[in-house]
Amino acid sequence: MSVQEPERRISAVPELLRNGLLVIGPDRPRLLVTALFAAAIGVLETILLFIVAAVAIALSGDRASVQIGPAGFQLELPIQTTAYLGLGLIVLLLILSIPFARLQASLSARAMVRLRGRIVRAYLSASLHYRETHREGLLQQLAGEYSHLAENSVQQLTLACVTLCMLAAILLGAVVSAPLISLGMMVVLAACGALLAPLMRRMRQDAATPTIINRELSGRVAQTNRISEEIAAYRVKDAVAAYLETEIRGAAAAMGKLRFEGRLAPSLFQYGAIGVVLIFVALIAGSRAVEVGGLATLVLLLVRALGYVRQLQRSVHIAREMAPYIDAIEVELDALERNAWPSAGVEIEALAPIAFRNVSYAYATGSPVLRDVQFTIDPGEMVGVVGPSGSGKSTLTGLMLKLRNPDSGAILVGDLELDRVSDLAWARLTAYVPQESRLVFGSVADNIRFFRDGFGIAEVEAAARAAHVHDEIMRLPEGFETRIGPGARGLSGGQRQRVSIARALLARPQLIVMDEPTSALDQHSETLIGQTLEELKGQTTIVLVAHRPATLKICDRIFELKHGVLREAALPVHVG
Ligand SMILES: Nc1ncnc2c1ncn2[C@@H]1O[C@H](COP(=O)(O)OP(=O)(O)OP(=O)(O)O)[C@@H](O)[C@H]1O
Repeated sequence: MSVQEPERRISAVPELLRNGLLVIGPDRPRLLVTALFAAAIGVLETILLFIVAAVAIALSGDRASVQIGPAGFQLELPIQTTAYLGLGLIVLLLILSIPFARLQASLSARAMVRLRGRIVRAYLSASLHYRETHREGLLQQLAGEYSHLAENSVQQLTLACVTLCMLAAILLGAVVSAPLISLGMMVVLAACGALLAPLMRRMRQDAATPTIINRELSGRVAQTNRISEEIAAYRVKDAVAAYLETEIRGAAAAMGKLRFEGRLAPSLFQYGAIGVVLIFVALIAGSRAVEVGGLATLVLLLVRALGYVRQLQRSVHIAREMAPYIDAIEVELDALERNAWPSAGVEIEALAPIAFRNVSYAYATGSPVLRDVQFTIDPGEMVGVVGPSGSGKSTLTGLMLKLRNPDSGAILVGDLELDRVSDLAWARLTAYVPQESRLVFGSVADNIRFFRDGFGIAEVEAAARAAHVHDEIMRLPEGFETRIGPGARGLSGGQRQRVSIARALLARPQLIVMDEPTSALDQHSETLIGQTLEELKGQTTIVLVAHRPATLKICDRIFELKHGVLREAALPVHVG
């Protein structure tokens, strides 16, 4: 299943507003302050335009003084004083524009921090079972690309609010300067806008297409990244590139169409509107119904207002493109939060016998992977788990680590159901060595600590010694501070596995679950891991999924899984 596909529907303006407000969340009062700030700047800008028009008229009429203000309230000022007044206003506008820009930028930045934080937490808190139902790359998509686009939609909403307030101030100025004519012009301009309605409707219909195609594309790119080694080994790069290029071309075609329409509509509106203003000017100037000064100011204000209308159109257009992403974030976040894995529970300090009582588990309803599994492991025991591929061994370890809950039956720790034990308490008592250990980008010490605070370098080194990898780490250029992981220095498979064992041993767990720790390792690493197991035997409870008889021979007991059914095998075990 991929990220929820939003329906391809046209987002109306109120819906876009709702989307933006949703992402802005608790910062709505900040948005209001920004809008009020914009209105104040709009008023100052309108006054500046009044001044510019008045100075221009005075200069063209060769007069030493200018008349500013609407008819009936005009002020007569010397031309120089007026120019300095205008300059003063410009300085004020420049000074105000700094906090104003900061306020606008902070809205989208804060929204992005909140949204990304919420996505990451929701993803990491969701049950493994829920996360497995998604295509890979879900977190990258939501916290990376989608959040970036959501931030853009907040920017557009902020810009639209700001533009609307400034537009309102300018239009108010126009109405004040020549009420009847400006209202008449506005009505005709609105009618011109209505003529463009069919093109706008078409743009709305096309707006969702590129975003949906892009979403598909990024999922496929994530997959290509993961399988890049296999692509190189199978020499299928041309086929994979061709497969991706088909998607890329589809996205580009849809985007190109949308961009074309997006550029055309505002230009048509802009030139049409200026044409309408000029027709008005020609008609009115002939009839001398209004004095030239008022008309010039009005034209200046309306042309400026047209710039704002164009900006508004752009913002709505971009917000519309972003809408499917915000829909998807909303749907996914909701689902992730509904599927949160409960972390609260009973605190326990020490491991007690672990008992599986008729435990069954299925990934898909009707095809159980584990059936009525029963066993008890006492503290300090070392138990091997064998079975053919796909028999349910990893599923069993997942249940033991409390990464999944049984569909039926119960897992007990002493008398307590594991389900009721606090997640953190269980994590403190247990550790996991996966089949394929993964490094994070950071120092060797960071990799052993693995995001857990409170462990000094002495403890890290002790864990590395216990995992028999200490000396090899010391031979690295910067010892425990050497950077390793994706994008940095690599380690051999055997070293990686032993760093992973050091990671598991660091917090001195009472139960260690190892999923085939020696499969596909060289003899040297296998021997060293064997030594670690010998040293842990009797002190730590160990569940060891393994194939090799050499690894299994130190186990106290062996469980054999076949088609989801578990039975205890006699020692020595023969693994087929
Ligand atoms: N996330 C999943 N979603 C659906 N089915 C799954 C999932 N993980 C495992 N399975 C299925 O459950 C069955 C048991 O898988 P599991 O990984 O537990 O087997 P295993 O014994 O550990 O195999 P292997 O030795 O190959 O690692 C398999 O049929 C597998 O296809």
